[in-house]
Amino acid sequence: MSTNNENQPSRTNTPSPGSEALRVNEIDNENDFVPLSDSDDEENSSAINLQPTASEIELEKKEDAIEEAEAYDDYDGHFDNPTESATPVPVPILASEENATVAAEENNDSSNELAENNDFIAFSSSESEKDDNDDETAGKKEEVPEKNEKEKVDGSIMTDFPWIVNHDHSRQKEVADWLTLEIKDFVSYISPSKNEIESRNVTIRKIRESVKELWPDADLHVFGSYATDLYLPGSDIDCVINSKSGDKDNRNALYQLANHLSNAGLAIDVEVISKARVPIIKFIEPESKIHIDISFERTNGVDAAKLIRSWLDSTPGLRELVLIVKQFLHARKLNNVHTGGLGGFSIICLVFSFLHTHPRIITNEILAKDNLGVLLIDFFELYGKNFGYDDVAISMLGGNPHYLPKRSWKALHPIRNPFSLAIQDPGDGDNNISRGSFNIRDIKKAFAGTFDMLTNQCFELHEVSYEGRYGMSILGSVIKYRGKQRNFKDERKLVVNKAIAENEEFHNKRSRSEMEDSHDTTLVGSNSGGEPDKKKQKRKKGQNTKEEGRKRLSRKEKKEKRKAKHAKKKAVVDSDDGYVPQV
Ligand SMILES: Nc1ncnc2c1ncn2[C@@H]1O[C@H](COP(=O)(O)OP(=O)(O)OP(=O)(O)O)[C@@H](O)[C@H]1O
Ligand SMILES: [Mg+2]
Repeated sequence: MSTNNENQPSRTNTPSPGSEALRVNEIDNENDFVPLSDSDDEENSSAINLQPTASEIELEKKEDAIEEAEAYDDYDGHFDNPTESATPVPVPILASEENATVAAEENNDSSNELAENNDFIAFSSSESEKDDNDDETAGKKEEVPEKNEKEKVDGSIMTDFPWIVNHDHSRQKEVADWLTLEIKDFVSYISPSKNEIESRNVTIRKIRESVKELWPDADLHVFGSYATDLYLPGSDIDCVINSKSGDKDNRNALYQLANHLSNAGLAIDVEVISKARVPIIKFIEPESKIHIDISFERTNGVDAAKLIRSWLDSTPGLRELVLIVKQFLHARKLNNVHTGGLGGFSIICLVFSFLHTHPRIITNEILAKDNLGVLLIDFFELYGKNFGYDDVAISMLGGNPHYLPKRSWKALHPIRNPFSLAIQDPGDGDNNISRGSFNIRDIKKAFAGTFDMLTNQCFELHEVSYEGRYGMSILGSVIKYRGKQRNFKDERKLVVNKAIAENEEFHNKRSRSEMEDSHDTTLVGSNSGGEPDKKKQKRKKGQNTKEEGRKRLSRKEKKEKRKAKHAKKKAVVDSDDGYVPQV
């Protein structure tokens, strides 16, 4: 990946799209797109001089039309922090230097196998091992059989499954419970520390201040996984800039901001993606090394963040399963939308829909939190074996998941590839969230293979003695963690995630403002958070339907608010978050 520091102009330069001051990776359309590096697989993107010419600008209209036709999805999956590298962690027992070397080598192999989706290898536990081990005492090196000893110290455990270190659950009677506990350990292992949250907060604050310095009428909001608490350690931060003038999503503005942030020392490896359906700039904030995406003049992301948080509140097990599936797909390089993978938003919808249609959950036969192992296996079975990708879409409309025959979802037509995942956006009935995930065959294959492997393992491990299981990881055969060594402290309660707090505040303000507007029958509308009027007139064809959907929602919301206000006079009280409860 190129670094642009040396090419940065002095801070006094006035940035403009035509200036040579800023060297950015300019990515104009789908074919040109070069993703930022993944920690495992760094791709080089060449920095080019920013020299848009008059003819280029003239061409923009034609290119816009092409982009609309291609419906290019500019959202992508998360990127790992490239500075993180696998760090060996101590193993509770049996570690030796020699084995650590083997570990490092085999660690690489396992990574490749995962990426190639050839990792479905069952544990080699067997009945004969059980017989050999029956009388042994767990934890004593000299008493562990040779074969087992190698398995335990072969490095995979040391480096790839750090969540089992000092957290051995192999003595659970039910193997599924063992898996549940491992899932919980994994989630607390990768959950953010106080420092990580603070670092994200500081990063956002610095960028926001800088944005306001450039554009006093603008504000920056966070959405995506940081605003929903569904981020992995290396996840990017998705931001959006909304302004009163509503004009910050043009090419000039994008370059102006890229230049400004770069000059302020807040952005390196800047990419400007100006001609896509959703124009964005991408960069790395150099101090925290966090990847940042900034989009412009939209509110659907911040709306989705609030909705997703309400799903998390109402859906036990959602966070755990989403994080596992995210890590699962990430390890196989199947999480990047630009290469046909499944993005974070699609993953959330799949898991949410799965949990809300699971027969044993909706009948209260089982509690999700206590049965994460079974549910993970069921998830892999559903989307790996049983789901009818050809005919069935998942509708999340209004946040209420249900199946929908693809043939009856008009906006999906014409269907170019029948074997595709289709998920209807909760906030926009015309938007298929997963339309970019063209590699659904590999994703399905990975899910199906993992289902087979996990069920085999559960049967096999059930027969193995406790001593024979000691130090093993079931989840480790499904996902690996290859980032920096972490501790098990989920410190989300110790420090405020400001993205969440600000998102709440944003919605409260908008809600209050809409309440005030409901007096005004002209409904000119407050632009504090919504689409600016000026933009409404400028919307491209492909975005009109989306906007109209939003407007429809907004009118409905306003009607509900008016009803609510009327009812409030009859002593109905506002809810804590400023939303007026529906009556
Ligand atoms: N295809 C899409 N259509 C509409 N909105 C989308 C789409 N993809 C993403 N978004 C919006 O962008 C947000 C962030 O999406 P993304 O796929 O980056 O998920 P994420 O939860 O941030 O996961 P990750 O941590 O992997 O980045 C979503 O919550 C949603 O609001
Ligand atoms: Mg994201």
